Amino acid sequence: MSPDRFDEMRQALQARVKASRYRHSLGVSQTAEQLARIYGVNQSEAAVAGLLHDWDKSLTGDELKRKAKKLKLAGKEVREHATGVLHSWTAAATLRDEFPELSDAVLQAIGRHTCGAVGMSDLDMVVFVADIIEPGRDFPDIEGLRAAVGEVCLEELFYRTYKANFMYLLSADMVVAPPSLDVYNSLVVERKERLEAERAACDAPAGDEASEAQLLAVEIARREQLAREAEQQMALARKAAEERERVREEKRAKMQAEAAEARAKQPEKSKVECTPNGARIIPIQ
Ligand SMILES: Nc1ncnc2c1ncn2[C@@H]1O[C@H](COP(=O)(O)OP(=O)(O)O)[C@@H](O)[C@H]1O
Repeated sequence: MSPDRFDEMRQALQARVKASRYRHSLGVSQTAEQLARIYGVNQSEAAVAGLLHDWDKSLTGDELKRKAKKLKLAGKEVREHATGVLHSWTAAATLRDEFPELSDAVLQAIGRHTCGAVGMSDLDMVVFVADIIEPGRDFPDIEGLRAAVGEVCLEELFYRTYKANFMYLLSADMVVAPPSLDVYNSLVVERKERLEAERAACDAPAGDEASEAQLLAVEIARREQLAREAEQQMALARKAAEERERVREEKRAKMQAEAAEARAKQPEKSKVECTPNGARIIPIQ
């Protein structure tokens, strides 16, 4: 989109909504453009969707209810009790009457900036987040969300932003538009699956690393087996040496016993006797 055309849209918005809404819209447009740059989304579409997202905020509650009813965009319950979300749907359904060149993607992002939807596009998420964290907004958790920009993936940033908006609705005792309940639940499930997949990707060795790890494991097992076999052989050798020593000991003991027995059996007469002068006396047989 040309800068001139963007400027025409900006002026049309300025003429349509009150000053504070116009400032908010400029903030959302700039923030959406920044987020789009960071997360690789079409910046021009993000800027336009951000600029025009609150186009129908100029209508009163009754006008919005009538418009939504006429366009069959919302049931009675939402029209009556969650009137705040209607402007996103009515704008998405009619903005092409004003600006025919708006793409389906831009209109969808505008239509989803309050309740979101199951299966948000990147542009949808960028515009949703920008609406909540643009510089003019202030609420307790906002700095945490702003600090997460670029630090976490777009899905996670959107999840945290959606949750913050959800908690705001609960804390303010507001009716939660029914489509948001399905959106919230699907976001929780998607996030759980995403975190599990990320953990699994971190734990599992990839490609070459995997085969290298397998080879290493096989080599370790082979060496452990060799060590076990060597240990068994050493144990057998120790046992054989002990056995040999035992047999030797037995033999020694037997020989000593035999020698002792032989000595004991030697007759007195066979003993050599000596006379006092040293002459040998040979006993008579
Ligand atoms: N899921 C929802 N259910 C009911 N109300 C919602 C929901 N989401 C947003 N709203 C309310 O609808 C209004 C429109 O939101 P938004 O366009 O961001 O307006 P604003 O810029 O004035 O906050 C807000 O008051 C918001 O609290």
